[in-house]
Amino acid sequence: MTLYDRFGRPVTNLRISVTQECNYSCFFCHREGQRFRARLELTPGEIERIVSVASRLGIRKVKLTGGEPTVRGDIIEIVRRIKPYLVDLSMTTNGSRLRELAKPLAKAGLNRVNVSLHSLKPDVYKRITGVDMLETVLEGIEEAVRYLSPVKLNMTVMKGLNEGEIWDMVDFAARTGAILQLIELEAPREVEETGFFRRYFYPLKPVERKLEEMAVEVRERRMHRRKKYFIPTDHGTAEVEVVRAMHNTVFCANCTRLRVTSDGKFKTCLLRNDDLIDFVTALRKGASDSELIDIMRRAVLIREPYWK
Ligand SMILES: Nc1nc2c(ncn2[C@@H]2O[C@H](COP(=O)(O)OP(=O)(O)OP(=O)(O)O)[C@@H](O)[C@H]2O)c(=O)[nH]1
Ligand code: SF4
Ligand code: SF4
Repeated sequence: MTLYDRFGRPVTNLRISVTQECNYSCFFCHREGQRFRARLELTPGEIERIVSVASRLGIRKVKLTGGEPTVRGDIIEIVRRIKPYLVDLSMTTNGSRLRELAKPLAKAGLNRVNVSLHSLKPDVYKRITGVDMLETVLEGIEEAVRYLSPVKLNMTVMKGLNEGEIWDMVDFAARTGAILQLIELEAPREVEETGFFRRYFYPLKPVERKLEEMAVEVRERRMHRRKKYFIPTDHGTAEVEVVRAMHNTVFCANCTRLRVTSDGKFKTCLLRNDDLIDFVTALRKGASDSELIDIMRRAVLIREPYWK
């Protein structure tokens, strides 16, 4: 059984934020759209319960996010508990703890990771993230490529900061054996007119045109209909995916995700905050699976494309 929303979009995967905490302080952080810092965090058992309920609705893909998921001391346990319900379990991380954790995470059942890597220059990396950890992250990426392939490198491209590094990053991805994701800065409608957004927004459409010209092959993913470009470099072929959400109606029309906030609510869209449906209260009061399924159905029914 698959759940569909009113716009005919199937919900096939969950993005579960396991914490709001993070050891970085990236100035553009969206914390998966959770506006307020929550104290409450779901326990590993509660995360397992919601994943098991979701799996009864055909959801077999989960991405763990944050904050930074690896700051949770019980992240290995979370992975170990939920993997049996899933065919694809991935994590989005800043990479700062992958040097030690890539192997145990893989052993616990994690299939793959996406690692934020916005710059290869230590000073720019620090300006963006607030920490001096580029070397540690690069070592972590090496470990990840060994144990958690395919690894994706997430580069959020920002005007005046790292837009000049796109092609170095393409080369780096080919050398490392990772996939590069170029991400356009994104924000809800009310933020896009702010000075902050205007200052850093760097449109990726022209970059995408160049990738198209250079590519030896182009594929399209079902999710968000994102394009993947295969780019020849001196170090082999780089796989480059472009994530452009702003005003992209095709992207939203092909959105198949439901989000789970770190404090136990379903959230239907990264860019909305009027869409939260609490489930942890019911879960803590002993709700049955069918009651939790009903709550999830309600969340799916209020889903709508943000850009339409
Ligand atoms: N608006 C919007 N942006 C998204 C969505 N998914 C991912 N993004 C953007 O893409 C960035 C990277 O996403 P990741 O967490 O690495 O996951 P992903 O690439 O979407 O997922 P996989 O391809 O399955 O690994 C996020 O920080 C967002 O900026 C989405 O559903 N909506
Ligand atoms: S690493 Fe991720 S969660 Fe942490 S501050 Fe940066 S963008 Fe936010
Ligand atoms: S509806 Fe659009 S903006 Fe919202 S989460 Fe889905 S793809 Fe992102």
